Amino acid sequence: MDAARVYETRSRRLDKQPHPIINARISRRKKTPPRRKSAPIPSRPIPSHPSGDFRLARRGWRTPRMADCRPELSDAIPWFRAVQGGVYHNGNICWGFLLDADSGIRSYIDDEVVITRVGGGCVKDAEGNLVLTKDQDSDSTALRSILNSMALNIPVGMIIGDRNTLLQRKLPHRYNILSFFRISHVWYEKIGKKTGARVRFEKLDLASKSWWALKGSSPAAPPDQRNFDMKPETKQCAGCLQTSARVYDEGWMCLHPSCKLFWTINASAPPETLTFHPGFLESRLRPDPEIQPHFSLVPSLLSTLNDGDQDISSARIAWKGIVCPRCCRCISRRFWNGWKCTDYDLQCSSGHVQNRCPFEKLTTMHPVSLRSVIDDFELSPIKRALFFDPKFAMPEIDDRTFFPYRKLSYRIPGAGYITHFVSSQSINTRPNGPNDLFNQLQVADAGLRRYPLQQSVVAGTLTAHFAVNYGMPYKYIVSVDSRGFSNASDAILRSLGRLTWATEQAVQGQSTEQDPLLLPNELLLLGYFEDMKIGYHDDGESSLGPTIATLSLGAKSTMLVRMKYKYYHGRSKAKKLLDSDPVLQGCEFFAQRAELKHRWERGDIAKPEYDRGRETIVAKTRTGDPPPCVKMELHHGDLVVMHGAGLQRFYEHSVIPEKKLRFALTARYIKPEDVDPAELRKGKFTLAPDQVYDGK
Ligand SMILES: O=C(O)CCC(=O)C(=O)O
Repeated sequence: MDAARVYETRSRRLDKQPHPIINARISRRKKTPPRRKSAPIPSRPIPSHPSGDFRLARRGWRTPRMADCRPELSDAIPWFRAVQGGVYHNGNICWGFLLDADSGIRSYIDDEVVITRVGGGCVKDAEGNLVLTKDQDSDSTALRSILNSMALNIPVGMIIGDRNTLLQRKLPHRYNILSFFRISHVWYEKIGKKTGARVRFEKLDLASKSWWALKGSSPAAPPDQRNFDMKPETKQCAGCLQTSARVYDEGWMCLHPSCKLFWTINASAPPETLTFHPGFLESRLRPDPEIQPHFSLVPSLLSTLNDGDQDISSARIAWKGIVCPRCCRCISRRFWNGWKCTDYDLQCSSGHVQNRCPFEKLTTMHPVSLRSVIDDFELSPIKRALFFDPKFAMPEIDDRTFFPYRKLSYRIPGAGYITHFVSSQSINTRPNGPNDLFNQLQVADAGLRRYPLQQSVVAGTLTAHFAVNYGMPYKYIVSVDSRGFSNASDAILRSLGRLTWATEQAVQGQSTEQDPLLLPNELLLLGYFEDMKIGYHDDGESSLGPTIATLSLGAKSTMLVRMKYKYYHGRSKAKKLLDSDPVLQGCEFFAQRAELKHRWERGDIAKPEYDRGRETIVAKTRTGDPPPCVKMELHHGDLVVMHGAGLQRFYEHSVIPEKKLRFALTARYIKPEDVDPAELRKGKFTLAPDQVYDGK
């Protein structure tokens, strides 16, 4: 595709009109604005702002839909699912565009037109401005998607962030939805020493006044009173014979980077300050009833979710974001049983956000059957875990000791042990066993919710699972409020009984002074809807004991364990050697690293030589993620115990469930000396005799 395609039109001089908002590097025409010739249209009354933001209403802006956090925006707006970058594209089509912070030099916005750079190929300079470091061309997927949307006449949704200064006034929210736009032109310019792509958008709906138009500005001219024959001037280049539109008033330029006359006016470099040519700004594409947005600007997802619909209560659609019908804010699904606009307490890139809108949509959680989350329920062999993929560690199998459990043991050298108690039909179907626990957890209001990740690339990103902590407070990848065991349901306490049993059985015979047997005083319940998961992480906080036991309920999942990057490769991602390399079996270049370490420990070589040797070995390293070394299929009723502090220090694990609903109950020992004395009582519990588990 011709990336520098600029619409070709008849050359025609137009009445010059002012360019209301224009980047500081572009000069503004000084003439007085002529009034439009069309008959004045009365402004629509300004509705009061439902969120109570009367500043917005006073300014004459009609309500924009908005978000405070980027993840919430992309969660709720289907045409802008991107959590990073300014262009949302999917299937080679650009669907959404964000104008934020720096839209580049020679950018422009008015009530109907936006001219901006296309992202990509930029790095931030010391002032935080994006500087183009490589030439842009249509090889970039973002640019290609924009060209495709232009060629296919696909309207693009536009959002403006409050860091964008083009409008030269304070925007009401961090992210504000503008409207749908058509792409009229894409071309190239010289930006510094590089070639950058630029794009001109034109509002699709020309009939109504834009909410971001200046207060007191004229209403939009009705389409039937506009002159759509007025086109930007175009010219054929004498050098390359390709045509380009006249973008700037200072003179026509060839806008094809392959041409020797590219970005020159009469063969000379253009002046530094350029002014958009009025014909380029004021021409409008002829409205075409066939060009319609492919999405609702603001989807009404809630109207499609029927409370009585059992199939969707834990389906992927049920944890998409919605737009609050009251205050128009994008809200992620943070609660197990629905969406709440209030209780909004997020740390976003824009700072700490609180919201007091009382809207909430709580759904009835219809319990789903095991049949609907386990495909091979009653169809798979009664004895499970029969085959093991030789790519991963092979377990030791014991069918006797804990019958009817099958016990699989993995020894992870230098780190610890993983014990997998594979459940069976007879265990699962016992009264108060896994089948009953699965049903009870679905109906109980256990307090599950999604929390913001403490360390995430994009501030405000929520975990892809629901969580609630019981007993001693525990901060894993997020900070979760803890509920005392005295407030725990029977299902939670029975699960704790099972996990205590599994901890005892797995650790017996393996406990050491360094990794002693310590019974759990904390339980973290995780709930997974369809497509939720927990990515690689460790449970290696210093306040934790060495054992972590998990009970799986519901859908099958895959648990992977891998060595952490720095121990696998022998150096950090920043290429810094480890201060002390444990040289774990299975790490990259194990034999060479072990031999070198042995020579140093024996005193054959001094530390500098050891480090030089290590540098030479790890220089050959590949930078990819370490491969998983243990792969376990966790079925309904299974228990997994990880024992050994080294397992959390040197390794990390992830769990990816398969179907629509799964619970994981993980119990740990939290060192009481590390807990706030006021919280210690939360970890106290006494199990009733029938909540104590005996392995049957
Ligand atoms: O869902 C699971 O089985 C894993 C839970 C887990 O990794 C954790 O609680 O740290």
